[in-house]
Amino acid sequence: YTWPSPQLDALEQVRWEQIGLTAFLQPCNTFSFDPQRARSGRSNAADWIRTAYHDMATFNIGDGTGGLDGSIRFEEEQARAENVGDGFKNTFSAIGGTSNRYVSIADAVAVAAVLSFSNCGGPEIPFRGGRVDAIEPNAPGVPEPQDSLDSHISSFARQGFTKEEMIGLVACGHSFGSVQHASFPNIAPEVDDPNNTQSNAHFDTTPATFDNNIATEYMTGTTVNPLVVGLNETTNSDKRIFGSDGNVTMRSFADSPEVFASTCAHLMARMIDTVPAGTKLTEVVTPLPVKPSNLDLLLVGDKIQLDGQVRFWNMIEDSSRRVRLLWDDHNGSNSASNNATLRFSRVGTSSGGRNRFAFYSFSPDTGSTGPTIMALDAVAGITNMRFAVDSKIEDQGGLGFPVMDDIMFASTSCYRGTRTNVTGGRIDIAVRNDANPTRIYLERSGRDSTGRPTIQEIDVPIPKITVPSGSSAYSIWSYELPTDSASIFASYNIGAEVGGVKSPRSGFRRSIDQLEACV
Ligand code: HEM
Repeated sequence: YTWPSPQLDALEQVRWEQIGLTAFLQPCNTFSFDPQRARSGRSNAADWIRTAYHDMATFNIGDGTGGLDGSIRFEEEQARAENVGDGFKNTFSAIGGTSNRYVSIADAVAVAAVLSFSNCGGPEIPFRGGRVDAIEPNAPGVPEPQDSLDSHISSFARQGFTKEEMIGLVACGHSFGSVQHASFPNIAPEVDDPNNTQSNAHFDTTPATFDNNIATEYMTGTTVNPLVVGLNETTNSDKRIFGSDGNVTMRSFADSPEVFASTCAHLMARMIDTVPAGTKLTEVVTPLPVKPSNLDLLLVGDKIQLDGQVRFWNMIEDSSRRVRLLWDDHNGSNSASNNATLRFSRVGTSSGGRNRFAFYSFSPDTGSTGPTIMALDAVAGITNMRFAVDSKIEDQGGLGFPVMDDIMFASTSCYRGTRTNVTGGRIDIAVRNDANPTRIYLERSGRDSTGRPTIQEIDVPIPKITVPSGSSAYSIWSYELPTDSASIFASYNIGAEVGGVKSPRSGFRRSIDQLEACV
């Protein structure tokens, strides 16, 4: 895709930078919800994969209802016998901060499952976004171990999968995790093991990582899988499922780690893309090679402060590399006059170290005495960016990276009261003289009663007379904040309608008490 796309940019960041999620999978036997941590015998990764499956398993291909829509977050669904255990609750505690206006709760469930595989020795699973969150529980429909093989076959058929695909899905999922003693005391008896304090019966000898041991151990008869070699035949569902095609599928997995990995990548992608009928998923989200992020424009006097970073995928640190920002302005000037060397910021890593990416910040690299934030002449402004990595130009195949400088926050925004007792404030928005917006609004993020991310739009009144700014190119629209502290300290984005097109502008990440006092 082409930058900027607010939804794909956000999905791309969650999927590939994995902020806030990586830590739960480092190392992959991390378990965050027991004081014994990894020694409990459980893992976040296994919880996340099971959560995605149980959310999806309500799908009914006949009428298009159910599927991966975040409905497993509802207590009513978690209370069903088919969803025994606290793994779902744990999952939402862990990934709760991942959803936002562009990443639904269901997308967060899907991406968590994807990362459990990719970060823990498994394949990269193609990830799409755009799932729509349910507002109520789905009909029941998750298979249980005491059910018959026929019932499992028809249950997976209802979910949209053949018998062979059922074998694959169960083997891929059960490459992680275990049956818990707390949930199934008859299947997972109590054990006395300081490295498995919750007495979990693991599906294979490597329960925290992806590999084909689930299949090799099954084929060689050494398996410890409690749903294969459990004492009670009734609950040996993996045994019935794995053997249901004469072991053809399991043998192919045992014979080839590559076949197992690629089958799992394919089946898990289908699983997370099993969504209610009518849901329109995005394209597969791949990492952008060059990506501006956290772009933030602020009018300060007669200058535009341009803050942000640019991320280069597959790049490690190199002190001899020179990265420059080249930009076009409203005067038609371009890189010949408008360019600055950027400061190296940091290298990030994700997917268990498989991916590395370097950030350069928009603070110009002028040595310790120079300005730390890029300040552009506000009249000239900025319309488009390109980057030069040494002599190579990065401009999205000639398009450049467009920047909207028509509407932005102004540094004259201020608080009322005292810095320690803020009682209100005013948000000033700088509007470029030729912008002609029909509407400007502030966007405030929240959650509805079912936990779904919401955006509240708050209209900024059109000024009755023109209020000048510090720059001749901009005038000011102001919004007086309500006096409750939730409103005062909320973070706001600007949105605007210009020429019939409604779109977000940059965010306002400063807390109001960090500004000047209103005079
Ligand atoms: C007939 C189908 C299936 C049955 C009967 C079944 C049964 C079970 C049972 C009884 C547990 C133990 C849960 C607990 O103790 O809390 C479990 C765990 C698990 N299942 Fe399945 N399962 C099935 C299919 C799947 C599929 C398709 C996936 C994913 C693709 C999956 C992924 C998992 C994972 C990752 C765990 C481990 C959870 C943990 O360790 O916290 N299962 N399964």
